[in-house]
Amino acid sequence: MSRYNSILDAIGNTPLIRLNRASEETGCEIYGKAEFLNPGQSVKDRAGLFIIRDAEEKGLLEPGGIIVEGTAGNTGIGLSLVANTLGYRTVIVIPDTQSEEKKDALRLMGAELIEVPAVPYKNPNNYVKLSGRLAESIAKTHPSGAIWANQFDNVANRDGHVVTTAEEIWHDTDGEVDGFICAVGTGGTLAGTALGLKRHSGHIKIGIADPMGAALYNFYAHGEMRAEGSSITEGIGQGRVTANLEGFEPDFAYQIPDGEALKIAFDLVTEEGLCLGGSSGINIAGAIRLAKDMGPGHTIVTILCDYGNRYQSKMFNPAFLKEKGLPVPEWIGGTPDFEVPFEKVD
Ligand SMILES: Cc1ncc(COP(=O)(O)O)c(C=O)c1O
Ligand SMILES: CC(=O)OC[C@H](N)C(=O)O
Repeated sequence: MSRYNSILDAIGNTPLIRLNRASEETGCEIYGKAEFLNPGQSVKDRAGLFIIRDAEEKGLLEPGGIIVEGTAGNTGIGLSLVANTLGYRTVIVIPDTQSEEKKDALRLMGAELIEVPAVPYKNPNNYVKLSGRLAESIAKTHPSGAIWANQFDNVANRDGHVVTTAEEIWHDTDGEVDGFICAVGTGGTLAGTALGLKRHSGHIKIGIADPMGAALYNFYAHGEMRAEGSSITEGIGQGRVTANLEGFEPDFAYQIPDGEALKIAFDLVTEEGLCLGGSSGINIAGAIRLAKDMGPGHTIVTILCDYGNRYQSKMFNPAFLKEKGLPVPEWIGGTPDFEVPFEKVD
């Protein structure tokens, strides 16, 4: 389709891009679904669209109504662009640890941004819980009402991936996909895509690529909800079975250290022209591990969640990386090996 009725028609139908080095290294065909090409520049535009459409269908949203959400940023960006298009407003609660680039994108969209200290989920002031209470209190006073998007436990998020992401992958691989893997924030992308693909073929293997600091690797691999270590990645890392993950069981579980993911993300820039965020690095590292476990000749798909420029001040900042003891890409901040021929002008 090349003529859209609104920006909403530009959400989804993203291409699969062959990840050449990952494919050659494993003898598999590894593809990344280019979710950074969505209009809000992340996979979370899909959740934004499906959550808002679902609320409309249930009669929960009035014109001018307010959508409140707790988010690491990308879901807020997706919700804001959908809300603006359909005549709603957004109030976004975000942990202050998230990148300034994502906060700026939210401000540019006109979202009302409430930055809160990052505290664990069990704390009542955790950004997710606070956003739920905020939605309730705004709903009582605002004339057009308010809803809580509740991406973690609202399965409209997962359902969107069942009917779009999974169908697109099945179609674009001509039904030849053997494996799918990605990380979990809410679990909407992983559980929804897995559900949709397994409906086409029960032979498709599903993997979870978990960052350090998250508890799902230990849960699925060892039956124990336990986190260890930490990660600089954003938008992923879960410590509970959200409603979107209910009934989901991966065939393979991997725990990916940041160093492994960052090396892949940095090489992708110079070798394949792809500048992606940290969660995409975790996903590709997971796809490589899945490919090695499944053996050569398989087609494996993962998610390229968002652009690296959303994290320029962090994962592409040598000072930040050094402080965290992480590898620094050679091509950042290097000195040129040639002279620049300025002419002297008086
Ligand atoms: C960069 C990034 N990667 C991955 C995810 C995880 O997606 P999901 O919430 O569907 O698990 C998110 C969530 O917004 C994200 O922002
Ligand atoms: C940290 C996390 O799970 O974030 C959820 C979602 N990825 C977002 O950007 O809001």
